[in-house]
Amino acid sequence: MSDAPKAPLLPVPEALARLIALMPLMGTEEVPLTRAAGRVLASDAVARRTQPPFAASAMDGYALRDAGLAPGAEYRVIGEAQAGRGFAGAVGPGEAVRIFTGAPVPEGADRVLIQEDAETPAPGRIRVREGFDDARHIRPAGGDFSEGDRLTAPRRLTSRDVALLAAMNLPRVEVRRRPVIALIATGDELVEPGETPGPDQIVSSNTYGLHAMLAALGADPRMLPIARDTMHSLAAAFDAAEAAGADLVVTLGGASVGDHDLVGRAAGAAGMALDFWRIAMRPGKPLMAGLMRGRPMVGLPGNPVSAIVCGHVFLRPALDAMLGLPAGPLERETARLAAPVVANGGREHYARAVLGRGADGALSVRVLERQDSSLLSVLAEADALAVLPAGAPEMPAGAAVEILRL
Ligand SMILES: Nc1nc2c(c(=O)[nH]1)N[C@H]1C(S)=C(S)[C@@H](COP(=O)(O)OP(=O)(O)OC[C@H]3O[C@@H](n4cnc5c(N)ncnc54)[C@H](O)[C@@H]3O)O[C@H]1N2
Ligand code: MOO
Repeated sequence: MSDAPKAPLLPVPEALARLIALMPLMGTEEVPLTRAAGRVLASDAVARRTQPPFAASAMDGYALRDAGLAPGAEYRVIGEAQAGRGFAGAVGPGEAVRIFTGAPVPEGADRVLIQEDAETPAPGRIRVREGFDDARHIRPAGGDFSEGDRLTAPRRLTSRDVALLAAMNLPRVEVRRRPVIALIATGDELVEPGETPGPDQIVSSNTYGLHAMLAALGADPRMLPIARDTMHSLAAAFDAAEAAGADLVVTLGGASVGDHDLVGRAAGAAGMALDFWRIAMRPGKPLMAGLMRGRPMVGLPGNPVSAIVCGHVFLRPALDAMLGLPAGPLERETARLAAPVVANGGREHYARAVLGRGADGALSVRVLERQDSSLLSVLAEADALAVLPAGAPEMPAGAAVEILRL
C-alpha cells in the first residue's frame, strides 16, 4: 500500500456511504423480553390486548354516579371492587361501591370520589365533603393502547419499549441477529491488559473501547488474539475471524504506510477487494475498507483515539445498516465555541471537546488543548467531538461549530 501515499484522501461522507453499502443485513431471531433491550425490532409488534381492558379506577375511593354529586350528598355503599376482582352488580343513584386503584369501574358509575373527600357518617354510608376534587379519576378502556396497535420496526428497543411489549402481552419479539464483529488488534508491541509488557511493549486498549461501544449498540463483538506484524500472523487472524463466523472483520493498526503496516497487504492476500483507503479526516486518515471473501472488512488506524473516533463515525452507522436501521452520518448539533480554535488543516478534524452551557444557556463547546491521537486520557475527558471543517480558518469564541456527542 505504500505505493499510493499521496493519493487524494476520500471525504468522510463518501467513505461512509461506501462503507454502508458493503454491509449485509442481518437475519432475524426471536428473543424473550428479558433479552430484548438494546436489540433491534425486526417486524412490527402487534398488541394482543387492549390496555386497560376495562374502564379502571385511577384512585382509591368510591365509584358512583356523577349526576347529583354535591357537598353533603350521602351514598349507601353496596359492595367493593379491587384490582383483580371487580364488583359484579351495577351502581344506581344514591349508591356507591368502595373501589381501589386499578379495579374495574362498575356498571352505572362514571366517577370515583377519592376517599379523602368522603366522610363516614355511619357504617355502610359515605358523605361528600366540602371542596371535593372535581376530577373523575377513571381511565377509559383502551386509553393506553388497543388490540392491534403496533410498535413499529425497525427500532432499537429501550427499557420503556420492553415494558410496553410486556403490556401488549408479547412474551417474545422478533429482532435482528446481533452481528458478530471480529476485533483484531495488530502489532508486535501489544500485550493484553493484565499481562506483563516487555520493555518496548504497550497494552492493547482500543480493542476494548470498541468492544464496549459495539456491545452497547447491539453487536456481538469477539476479541480475537493479537496478530503480530507478519503476513503469516495476519493471515491466521483472518482465518480465525472467518471461523468465528464474523459478519464484519475489524482490524486495528497496521493501516498506514510504514514497513510494518501490513494489514492492507495481508488482507489483499486473504482475498480482500479493497473499496477505499485513506480518508480526509483527523484522526483516522489510514482507514480502509473492502470485502474479504464476501464479508466486509474495516481496517482502523492503530492510534487509540483514531480507532475509537472512527468507531463512532464509521462503525456505528455500519452497525445500524446491518441491523436494518436507517444508517447515515451521526446526528450533529450546533454549539458555540467557548474559546477560540486555531485554523484547521486539510482534513476534517474531529476534535475532542467538552460540552457546556454559555451565559445565555445555549450549548457551548470547549475544544481540548491536546489533540494527539494517542491520548486516551483526553478522549475519556471528552464528551463530544467538535467537527472542524477541512481548511477552516481560525475561529473566535462564540463561533458556531457542529458537534457529535460521544
Ligand atoms: N509517514 C507516515 N506516517 C504515518 C502516517 C502517514 O500518513 N505517513 N499516518 C499517521 C496516522 S494519521 C496514523 S492514525 C497512524 C496509524 O497507523 P497504523 O494504523 O498503521 O497504526 P500502527 O502504526 O500500527 O499504530 C499506531 C500507534 O497506535 C498504537 N496502537 C496500535 N494498536 C493499538 C492497540 N490495539 N492498543 C493501543 N495502542 C495501539 C501503536 O503502538 C502506535 O503507537 O500512522 C501515522 N503514521
Ligand atoms: O489520522 Mo491519524 O488517525 O491522525 O492519528
